Amino acid sequence: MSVRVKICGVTRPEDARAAWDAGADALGLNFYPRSPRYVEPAPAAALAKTRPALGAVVGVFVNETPVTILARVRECGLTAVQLHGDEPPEACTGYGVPIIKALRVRGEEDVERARTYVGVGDVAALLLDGAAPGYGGGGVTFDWSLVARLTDAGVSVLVAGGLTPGNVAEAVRATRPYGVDVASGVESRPGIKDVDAVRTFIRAAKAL
Ligand SMILES: O=C(O)c1ccccc1NCC(=O)[C@H](O)[C@H](O)COP(=O)(O)O
Repeated sequence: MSVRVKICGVTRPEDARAAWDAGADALGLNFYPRSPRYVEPAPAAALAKTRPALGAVVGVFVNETPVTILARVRECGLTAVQLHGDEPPEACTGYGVPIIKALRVRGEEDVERARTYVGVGDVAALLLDGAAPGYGGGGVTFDWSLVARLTDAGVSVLVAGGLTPGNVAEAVRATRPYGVDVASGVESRPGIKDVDAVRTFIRAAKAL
């Protein structure tokens, strides 16, 4: 099976439709108010409605309250939740949908920390991101050779951080992940997707 692709930080219906048409498996809607990709709940619900039968709509949260996360899941029809902040393992449950726990990777110790989330609560996959300043969407890669420590153990890993149409094929070759995720690498400016870049990215990711 080819690698799954999540296009993250979509803010416009036309970008959502273009991503699905290009073969995206999931879209990420960002509910972190400090992100340039932040979407309010009502437009997020409209974006989620573009979802095809087998597509996933993932809500991205950073250190958000459970009450707000649950509200967004219900009002926006989210099919998964991505916890992209400092949430501990015990916070990774309770939303009635699978959870993707994101962790920034600087070195081996972060991969070991990632292991503490495996099999916990509703964690269905880990997203490994680069360690840019801030919480995500920073366009910074990490040492992909570290991913094998998790995938060899059967963990579903989404590789993220600094992926572009130009390097995603190499990332997939190097890590054999469950999926890949991109935000800034397919944008003309933050929150605005470059449709040609989205298409090229998905084609390159799924070519192997
Ligand atoms: O994209 C953001 O602005 C963002 C802000 C805060 C937390 C998470 C955020 N994005 C989540 C993602 O899944 C990104 O796709 C991931 O960090 C990779 O981003 P990029 O390096 O720009 O492809």
